[in-house]
Amino acid sequence: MYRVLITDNLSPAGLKILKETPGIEVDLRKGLTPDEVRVALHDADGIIIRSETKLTPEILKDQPRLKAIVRAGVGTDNINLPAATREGIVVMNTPAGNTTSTAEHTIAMMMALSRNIAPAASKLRDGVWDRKSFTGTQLAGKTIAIVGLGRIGLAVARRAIGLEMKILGFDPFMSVERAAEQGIELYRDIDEMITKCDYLTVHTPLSPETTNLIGAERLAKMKKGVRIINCARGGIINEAELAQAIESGHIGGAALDVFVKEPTPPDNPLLKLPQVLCTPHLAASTDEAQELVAVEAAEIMAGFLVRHEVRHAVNMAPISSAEMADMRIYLDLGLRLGVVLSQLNKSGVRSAKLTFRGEAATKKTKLISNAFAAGLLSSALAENVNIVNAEMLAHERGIQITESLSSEVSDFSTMISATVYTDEGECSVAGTIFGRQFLRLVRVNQFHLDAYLDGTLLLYRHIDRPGVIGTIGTACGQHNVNIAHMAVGRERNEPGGEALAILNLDNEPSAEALAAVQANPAVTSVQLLRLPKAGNPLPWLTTQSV
Ligand SMILES: NC(=O)c1ccc[n+]([C@@H]2O[C@H](COP(=O)([O-])OP(=O)(O)OC[C@H]3O[C@@H](n4cnc5c(N)ncnc54)[C@H](O)[C@@H]3O)[C@@H](O)[C@H]2O)c1
Ligand SMILES: O=C(O)[C@H](O)COP(=O)(O)O
Repeated sequence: MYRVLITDNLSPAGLKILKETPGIEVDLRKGLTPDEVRVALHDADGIIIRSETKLTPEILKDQPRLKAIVRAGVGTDNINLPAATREGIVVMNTPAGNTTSTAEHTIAMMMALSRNIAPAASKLRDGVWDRKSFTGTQLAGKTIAIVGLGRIGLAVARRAIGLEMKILGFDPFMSVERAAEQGIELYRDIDEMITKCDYLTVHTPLSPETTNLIGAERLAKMKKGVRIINCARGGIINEAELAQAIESGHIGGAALDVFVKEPTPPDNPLLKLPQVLCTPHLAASTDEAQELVAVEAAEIMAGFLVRHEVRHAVNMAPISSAEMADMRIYLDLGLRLGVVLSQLNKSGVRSAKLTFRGEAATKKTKLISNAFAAGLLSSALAENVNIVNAEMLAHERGIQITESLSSEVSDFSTMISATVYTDEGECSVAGTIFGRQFLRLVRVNQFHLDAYLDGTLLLYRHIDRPGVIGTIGTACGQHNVNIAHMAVGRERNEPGGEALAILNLDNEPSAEALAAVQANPAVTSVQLLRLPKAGNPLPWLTTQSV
């Protein structure tokens, strides 16, 4: 059974999907302290969270069972992504489920701010009929500047156009043409744009680039009386500097749904200012949005655990269940070639090069390279390595992995060749797939052969002369080692030269059996390789070590 821990509020529709998925059990535990989350994760294969649970490096460290984090929502800034990646944990989110609700909340905040809805309602509730203090501002004809033209930014733009506002936009990843199609005047310089607006709203993720994006300097550049809206993340707008700009009278007011620290402490000066309207991170809190994100989060988690698909991953390439079914065998091949090279090379690997030929070149080669890297590092590192963290771990060790693709078909219709460059030289192997399911090792350095790529492999180099194969077979038999398959590759395919033999063995040979093989005068070297058995459960995706 896969166990899924849920530590934040999740709509019942999502819980139902998980509970009804065979093979999954749900562990619903809300209100845990960070340390309780850490302990609860020891028994979890996946965790679903919203914005309240913070997954820090300390919580994510040493969680060998945890494979996936799903954020039921957009922002993943409450998850330490480098730490999750390093631990080999896939992080996925539900990018679109709460777009409409968040855009609507942004518009609601802008309207409420402009018409003093909150203070007027509050005064009336206190029995005061005050029509003079709350004269508002009309939106039609005003200019709104939108920072971040992603899903929510564009949804806000569409709604603001309906309100007869003029729309300016800033987003380094948006083209002028696409912005113009949406009725947005795109600026390449945020500092120029902010001098031209009556309202400014931010819709970027919180990142090192967007932290304090709007601070004292930019606030000072804006027109007097500008109103600011933040329904994205606390910290994009500097809270203290915003409070000062409002107090000074330069900024007309602000509507804030998000805060640097949540729950924001009651002494946050912004809460005290009458020109500021605050909600407690409510933009996505509608029945509709919560049902959408919960259903999608549950489906993503179930799809990952049960069907091994990766949807909306933020720390690896996505892969659908159909692609996974198609790619499994290639990931397996990449991983096994990496394991072979890691065991053949005991000295430091500096770099590796993969060449994909024929059908292999048409696959998601980056994922196959990551599987290769996982195999290459598997015997060297104590930590679990998989396709999520292999690239990062290889990079940290200074190992550069490069790829080249060739649609040309050589000896095989599909083939992956891999070469590692070590302190002592280089070593190459190549593998192929027969009948879409059988993996074969078809080259080791200069030797072309055809060996099974699973289980125990006994490699020995020898002088190619009559009788060697027979005596090695006899030595194995005398030591109760069963040979399942044998392959021999000869240099230049001529008799009398150097040859490499690979025996696929049904059982692990004893030290005596290996000594008996080595004792043959024609044998120059003997090496044992241990590969995962054929059909092992996805070691490239789970955190199981090879
Ligand atoms: N208050 C809430 O409840 C709530 C709900 C949903 C999302 N959010 C927040 O809103 C953010 C945006 O959500 P989305 O679904 O639109 O995400 P998105 O990924 O679709 O869009 C983000 C946009 O920001 C742009 N961007 C990134 N860095 C930028 C920068 N330095 N300057 C300008 N633009 C930049 C990107 O190019 C992208 O177009 C999320 O990251 C999340 O933090 C908050
Ligand atoms: O990033 C998001 O999706 C929003 O901030 C929503 O957060 P929530 O799931 O805690 O409402």
